[in-house]
Amino acid sequence: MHVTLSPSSVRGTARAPPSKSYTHRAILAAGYADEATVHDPLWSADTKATARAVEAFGGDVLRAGDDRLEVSGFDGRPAVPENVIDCANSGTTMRLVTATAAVADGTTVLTGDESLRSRPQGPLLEAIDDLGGQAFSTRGNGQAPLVVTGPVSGNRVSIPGDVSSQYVSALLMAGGLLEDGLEIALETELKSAPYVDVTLEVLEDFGVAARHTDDGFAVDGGQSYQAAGGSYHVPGDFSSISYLAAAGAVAGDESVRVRGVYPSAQGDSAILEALECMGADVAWDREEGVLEVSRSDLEGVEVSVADTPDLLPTIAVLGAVAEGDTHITNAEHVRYKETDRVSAMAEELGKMGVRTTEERDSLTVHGDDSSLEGAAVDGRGDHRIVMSLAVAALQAEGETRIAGGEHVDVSFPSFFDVLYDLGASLERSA
Ligand SMILES: O=C(O)C1=C[C@@H](OP(=O)(O)O)[C@@H](O)[C@H](O)C1
Ligand SMILES: C=C(OP(=O)(O)O)C(=O)O
Repeated sequence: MHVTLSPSSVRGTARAPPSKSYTHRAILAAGYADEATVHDPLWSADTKATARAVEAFGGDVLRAGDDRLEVSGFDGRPAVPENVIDCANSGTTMRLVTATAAVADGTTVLTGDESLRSRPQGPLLEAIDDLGGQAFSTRGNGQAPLVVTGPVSGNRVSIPGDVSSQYVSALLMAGGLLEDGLEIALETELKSAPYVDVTLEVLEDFGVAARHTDDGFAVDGGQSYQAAGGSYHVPGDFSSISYLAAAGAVAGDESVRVRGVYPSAQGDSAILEALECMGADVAWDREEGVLEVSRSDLEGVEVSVADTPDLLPTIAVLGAVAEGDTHITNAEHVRYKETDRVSAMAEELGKMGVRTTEERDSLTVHGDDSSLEGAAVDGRGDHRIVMSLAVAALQAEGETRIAGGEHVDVSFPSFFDVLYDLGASLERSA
């Protein structure tokens, strides 16, 4: 699907979509449990992949209306899947579920789409080997398809933290089922660290004891998952909120209000600080869960995305609109996503007349030298590239045509409907 956008101003109220990260974890935690109801889940291409995986291990995920999943779990004993698990485009699914496979008594095969089959899984495979399981990439390159044989039995493992935090989240979630639990020592500094805090929060909500340690994380053994009152509620998604907030900052005529914006462990709430540092007009009522952002003159800033890789495309677009340079640092791990998002944003914004300087670990957007012009751009099959380019299009001169608009179904399926309702002028075509 192509989406063609014309310069527009936006205003009005939208609802924050539910968090993808919390939904993945809640579905899998409910799978590890006997049963649980997940309220307000994100039902998107990626979270459906996790639901299918839970079913492959012997659970059942029933969609009981738009706002509820009834999950019958496999109660800590994943069955050996009858077929290959297709994780589609979802890195979170592949990492979380590879660790589930490591506690099953037998062999699981996992694969995904072309993008997912190019992403790094090697450190997690090695950790499973070190714990006495067998895990390998069929191509021997640390990428899916993966073959994982469990059960693992060790109780201490070390892993790098600078490729993906999802390895740690995966091992923590599975580790509670092991007899002796699991200590995870980090071999490097941890990138995307707040996502592990999201995992710890969900574990706590499902009654599983886990914690930070001096050199990493630990989870006690022999635990069972149980949600308090049998229910779990998913909060709003700050990565998705970032596009709505950015739309308000670059094109918010009166203002853009987002409802359902409550504090949680999500690092991507840092988008609000970044916006404020750039000079945007941001008001967040944490009690009421209402965020309000309106158009202002933005100035370039330096922002580290060490903790918040998914914000890079949004911040790059804000930098294109801002005066001066926006220097996005600690960004190497942003290259290991659905696409290499550092290069993708440099190249696609380049088509729109934006000058950038790309280094291995950083992206600088030269706002002063840029005049944002409409262009034919490619979403690279990556939901976040598509959504951030759509925000850029609101401010660009002339029409912007984005290829691959359908990929928003990965994390924010109603994105273009919401943007349209806020006043964006857009048309979808084949
Ligand atoms: O655990 C999670 O839910 C996620 C962790 C992050 O990945 P990395 O830890 O691989 O950086 C993030 O980019 C991804 O969108 C979601
Ligand atoms: C990188 C992302 O997700 P995942 O790792 O689950 O594919 C994302 O949503 O931006």
